[in-house]
Amino acid sequence: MSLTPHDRARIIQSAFQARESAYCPYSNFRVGAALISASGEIIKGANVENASYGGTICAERTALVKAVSEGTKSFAALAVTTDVKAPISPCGICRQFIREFCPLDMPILLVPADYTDEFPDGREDGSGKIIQTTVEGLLPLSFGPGDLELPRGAQ
Ligand SMILES: O=c1ccn([C@H]2C[C@H](O)[C@@H](CO)O2)c(=O)[nH]1
Ligand SMILES: [Zn+2]
Repeated sequence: MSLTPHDRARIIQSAFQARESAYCPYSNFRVGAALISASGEIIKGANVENASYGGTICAERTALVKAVSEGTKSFAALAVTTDVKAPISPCGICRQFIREFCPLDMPILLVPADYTDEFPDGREDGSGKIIQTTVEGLLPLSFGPGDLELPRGAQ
């Protein structure tokens, strides 16, 4: 799958906007995620923590649950950012959650906090550089919905 430079810029900006709404009084670790649907709609998500820590929902899953529960189930790309000057990668639970809904070759952009669209490929010193990967790249040899399709009569 490919991403136009325009949509790439849109999801990166949207991930930074999504980060503004992070509710993270316990970790103070803000995360913003932005999906673009197959029809070009942007869906944002932020991490939402809970006093019962295990109830926390990551930014990536917030975005996916928002989209899917509103009827959007086809996606073209995901961008994730934090306040850290290194590209941060989705946790294991989110990888499996992404795998449920997104094509294996869908682009995923891990955007460092110091990214600027003035230098879309990073600065000369290597800072601000996005890591671009895919669903398959983050979760190789994955288990997915298709694996539950048992052959006729196998039950
Ligand atoms: O992929 C990740 C990893 C962590 N977090 C959130 C969960 C928690 O609020 C905070 C620290 O783990 O970051 C995300 O939103 N996405
Ligand atoms: Zn996660």
